[in-house]
Amino acid sequence: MSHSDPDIAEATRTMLDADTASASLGIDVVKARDGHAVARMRVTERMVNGHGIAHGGFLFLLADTTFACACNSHGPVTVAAGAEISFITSARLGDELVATASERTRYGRNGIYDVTVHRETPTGREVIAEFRGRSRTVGQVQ
Ligand SMILES: CC(C)(COP(=O)(O)OP(=O)(O)OC[C@H]1O[C@@H](n2cnc3c(N)ncnc32)[C@H](O)[C@@H]1OP(=O)(O)O)[C@@H](O)C(=O)NCCC(=O)NCCSC(=O)Cc1ccccc1
Repeated sequence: MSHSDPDIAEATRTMLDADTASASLGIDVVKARDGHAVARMRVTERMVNGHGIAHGGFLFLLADTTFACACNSHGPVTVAAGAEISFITSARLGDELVATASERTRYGRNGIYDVTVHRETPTGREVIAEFRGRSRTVGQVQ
């Protein structure tokens, strides 16, 4: 259901309300405005692979969703044209992950966004993954 939230741009809210993929993983978007976004996800049992660590595909999805929220916060429909990820250290069952997306640049219909996934530890932030996404706006540009 759609609801007004000053921290989440309307276009991003509309996209998220229809995003069953992200919702099914319990991804919680807490901020998405002006090309930046923050989302959280807890590593659950079904995200754990055969080595007892979080499957990289789920970490990618968290970063990808946060990227989507950032690049769609401007309004026009924007999709991912490409992305890459570096898995820095393993995430584990029960970890509360936070993804932070920052817009690096936009040129024409293209954009570049960096996303850092981290968890909080008693000694500070620990980086889990670094993601870079390339966006392409396919909706009408104002
Ligand atoms: C769009 C482009 C990247 C470039 O295509 P080019 O042809 O070089 O450039 P051009 O700018 O002319 O684009 C025209 C083309 O754009 C398409 N289109 C138009 N309207 C819409 C629409 N409303 N919705 C969707 N597509 C639309 C249509 O095909 C049209 O071609 P047509 O005119 O029909 O012949 C293409 O390669 C593509 O769709 N790749 C797959 C993208 C993909 O699946 N990504 C992964 C999923 S995203 C994700 O999971 C997370 C995420 C979400 C959001 C953000 C970040 C992360």
